[in-house]
Order: sequence, then C-alpha cells, then structure tokens
Amino acid sequence: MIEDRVAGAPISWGVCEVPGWGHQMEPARVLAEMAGLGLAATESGPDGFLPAAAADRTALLAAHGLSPVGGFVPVVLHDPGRDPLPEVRRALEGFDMERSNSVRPVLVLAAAHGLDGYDERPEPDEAGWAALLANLDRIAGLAAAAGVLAVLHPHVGTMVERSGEVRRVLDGSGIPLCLDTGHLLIGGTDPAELAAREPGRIAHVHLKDVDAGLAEEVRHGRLSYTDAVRKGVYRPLGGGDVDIAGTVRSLEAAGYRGWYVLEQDTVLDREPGPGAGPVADVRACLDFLAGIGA
Ligand SMILES: O=C1C[C@@H](O)[C@H](O)[C@@H](O)C1=O
Repeated sequence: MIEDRVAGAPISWGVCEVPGWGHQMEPARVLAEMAGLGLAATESGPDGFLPAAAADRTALLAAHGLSPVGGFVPVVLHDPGRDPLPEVRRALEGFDMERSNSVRPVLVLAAAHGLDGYDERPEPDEAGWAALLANLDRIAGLAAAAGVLAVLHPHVGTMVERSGEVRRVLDGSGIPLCLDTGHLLIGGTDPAELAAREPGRIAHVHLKDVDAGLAEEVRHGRLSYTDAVRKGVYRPLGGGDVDIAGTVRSLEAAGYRGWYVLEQDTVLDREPGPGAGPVADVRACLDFLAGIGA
C-alpha cells in the first residue's frame, strides 16, 4: 500500500520558485490544508517558503503532522567554468539530517540554465554535456556522504528536458531520476514506459496528470510553458492522458518504495476562498490513488 508514501508539494498550491509566477499562498494555510488532507509529508518548496534552518523547518512541519521529504533544487550544471558543489552544500544544510538514518531526504536536482523561468533555454553543447554528466555524479556522491539521496528531475525549460536528453543522463551518469509524469510527457518521454523499462533508475516520483494536446503545443514551441500551465496542462490525477495507474503499479511491482509526491503545478491569481482552490484538486488526486488499489 502506498498511502504512507504519498506527499504534497507547495507548487500544487501555486507556490513556485519562478519570480512573478502568481499569487503565493502562505505556509500556514498550505501546511494546514496538506495536514487536513491526511498527507504524510511534503517537499519544501522554493527558498524562503519554509524556514531555512533544518531544525526550524522540521519543527514547523511536525506541528502540522508532516515529515520532510527534501526538495527541489535547480542548479547550473553544464558550465565547465562553474563548480556547483558549494551551492549544493548550502542547499543540503537546509535538509533534515536527524532523520537521515530512517528516511533519507531527497535532493531533487534540476539542470537549470541560469535564467529565471522555464519558457526558453539554450542548447547544451558537448563541453556542457560533459560537465553536466560529471557534475551529476559528483553531486550524487556529495549528497550520499551527507545521508541524502540525490535524483535528477528532467524538467521543461531546463538542460534535461527531451527524451534524448533523459537517455543521455541514464547512459552517461549513475544518478537516479525523479520520474515526474508531467515534465517527462511534455518532453516526449512516456512516463509509464520509462517506469517499466528503467525501474532501477527511478528513486523518486512526482505525480501529475497532463492534457496531451497542450503538452504537444509546448513540445513543438507553439505555446509557452507558463501559458500552458495557466491553461491547465496539468490535471488532477485521472483527469488527463498519462497512464498514472500503470506507472504506479509497475513501479510497485518492481520494488519501488520511495515517495509519490502529488505535484500538480498551478498558477493562482488570488487567494482561494476557504476549502476551494488547490486543496480540491489535491483531494481529487488522493481519491484517484485510493481507487487504483496500489
Ligand atoms: O518539481 C518541481 C518543483 C516545482 O517548483 C517546479 O517548478 C515544478 O514544475 C516541478 O515539477
């Protein structure tokens, strides 16, 4: 059963690292709504959403009955003249080390391009790829020594987005992946097929459903990523075109015992009314998961 491995993420409440993304809800309401939904844990969200010090962060989460999962850390990895390790070390300081003997926190890395947002990115060259792949292995080692599990999150508008790029990471580094069902589909990878083919390389999961038509518009450059999110490219689980049930079932059958983070990126224009807004979508996701019997 996966119930005690289902976590939340602030992005499902519209809380995002991209400047100007939309209305940002306060932690008190987001965490209270997560707790009310019965979620076991949460990712930390962007810098500044939760307290920076690990002890304060854990105490705030514990006050809502939530465990820390770790969090999303976008870092420039493809620049041969830039060492990402100091930045990663700083990010690791915010992770909760006290729990590292029982539940390893997850460093969810994204291969940032260095500018804000996910609507455009440069094309990585060969020197950039060599740096990126080497840095992934260096960071995985650094994190492991600190009791943290590092995973690479293929993500729209980062240096690892398209299916050939995901393949290159799998072939050229040892780092496991965060299987994000939404970003992979937009980038041209079928997440259910990847889960079935490479279960040993999946160490963390972000679940979101996707409108395949809007995803195709983004993939072909006819719609920006931000506009697609505003138009609802991400759907509550069961409301889109991703084989979520098949993905979860095949991961479980292959022995996956990590987190399933409900992560349906959303943009809010204003504070939702009581009981309305993101909490309703996350509840629909939980109902869907309960219904698949995994
Ligand atoms: O893992 C993630 C973290 C978010 O804040 C990010 O923007 C989102 O797209 C995502 O998948």
